[in-house]
Amino acid sequence: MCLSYSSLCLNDTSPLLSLLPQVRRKLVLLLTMLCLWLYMFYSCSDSCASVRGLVLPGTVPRLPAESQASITSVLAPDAISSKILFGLPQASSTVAKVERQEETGRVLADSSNPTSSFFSGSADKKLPQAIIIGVKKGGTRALLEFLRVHPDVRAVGAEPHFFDRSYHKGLTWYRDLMPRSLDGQITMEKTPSYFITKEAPARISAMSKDTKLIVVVRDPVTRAISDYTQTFSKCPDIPTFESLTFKNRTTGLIDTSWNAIQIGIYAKHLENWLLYFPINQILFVSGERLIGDPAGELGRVQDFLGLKRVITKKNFYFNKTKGFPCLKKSEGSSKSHCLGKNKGRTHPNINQEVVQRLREFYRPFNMKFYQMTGHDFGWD
Ligand SMILES: Nc1ncnc2c1ncn2[C@@H]1O[C@H](COP(=O)(O)OS(=O)(=O)O)[C@@H](OP(=O)(O)O)[C@H]1O
Repeated sequence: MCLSYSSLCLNDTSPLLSLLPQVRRKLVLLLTMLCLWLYMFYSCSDSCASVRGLVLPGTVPRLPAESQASITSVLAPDAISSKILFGLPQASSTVAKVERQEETGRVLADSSNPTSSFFSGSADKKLPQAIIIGVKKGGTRALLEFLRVHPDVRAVGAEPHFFDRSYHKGLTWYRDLMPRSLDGQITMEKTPSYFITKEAPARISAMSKDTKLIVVVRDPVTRAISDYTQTFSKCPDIPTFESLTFKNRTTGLIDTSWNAIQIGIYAKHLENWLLYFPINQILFVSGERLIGDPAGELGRVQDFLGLKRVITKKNFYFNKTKGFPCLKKSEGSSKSHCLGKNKGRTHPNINQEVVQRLREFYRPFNMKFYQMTGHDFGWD
C-alpha cells in the first residue's frame, strides 16, 4: 500500500514539480521515509494484536487454548489478558498450576484428587492400620486377595513376619515393606503366625493400640488336616496325621505340642490378645463362610474397616473346577482369577475315629471361644 502510494507520489504532477530540484528530492525522500515508517507500524501492530498471549521471557508463558479456557472460568477475560500481557501478580492458584503444567509438559497433580496426588508423589508408605493376624490355613490369603479389590485398601502381598521373626529390624524396615497409600486408604498386611506368637499383641499395641485386627478362623480339625497336608506336600516322608496327633494312641492322649494341634486352641491364643486389645477391635471371620458366602463375609470386613461396601456378590463366581469362589474380572484386573494351586489342596483321608477324638478334644475350647467372641461358628 505504501509502495504504490510512494510511486503515486513520484508520478505526481502537482506544484511540487515546479519546486527546485534540491527541495523536491528532499521532499520525496521524506515522503518515502514516512511511507516506510507507516508500513512498519501497521504491520507490527497487526501481528501484535493476533498474538494475544505474547509475553516477555520471565513473565507468564503463553497458554494452550484449553488452559486459557480454564483460567478464563476463574478470572474475568479482561482481567486475565491484562495480567498476562502486563505481568501483573497472578491471583489464582489455578493459573500457577497451569503454568507449572506448561513448564513440565505434563498434567500436574491436583492435591484434592487422591489418584492424581498419588502420581505427584504425595502418596507415602504407612504402617498398617489393619492386620490379618491369623489363623494359619484359615483362609487368610483368600481374604487379603478379596480385600485388595477395594480401591481404598493397599496391602503388601507377601507375609512380612515382622512381629514374630523380624521385630529386631525395626518399624522403619517394616514400613518400607508397605505399598504407598493415599490419605483415606488403609494399609494392610497378613501374617497368620502372629495369632500364636506370644510377643505379637504387645508389639502390635506398641506400634499402635488402634490397629484393627482380623482373624480368619476355621474348624480346628479341618484346619489341622489342612496344615498337615501342606507340610506333607513339602516333606512326603513325615509320619501319618494319625500318628502325629497322639502322644499315646492307646490312651488317646492328644499331642498338644504339635503345632498343627496347638494353633486350633483359639480360646487360649485369644486370651493373650485380649490383654492388649479390646474384643471389639478384633474381627473374627468365618473361614467356612468365606468359601460359602464370600460377599457376605467381605461385607462384614468392609464395615469393620470403615470402608464403603464396594466388594459385593458381583465380584465373585464359583469356579467348579477349583471348587472355590474366585474373583471376577474387574476394573483393576484384566481377567478373572482363582487362588493358586497351594490353596484348596485335596486333603488325605483321615481315620474317622481320630477325627472324632480330635472333635472331642477341641469342643471345650471351641465353646470357650464362642463365648469370648459372642459368635457360634458351628464347628460342633
Ligand atoms: N476362594 C478360595 N480359594 C482357595 N482357597 C480358599 C478360598 N477361600 C478359602 N480358602 C481356604 O484357604 C485355605 C488356606 O488358608 P490360608 O490362605 O490362610 O493359608 S496360609 O496360612 O496362608 O498358608 C485353603 O485350605 P486348603 O483347602 O486346606 O488348601 C482353603 O480351604
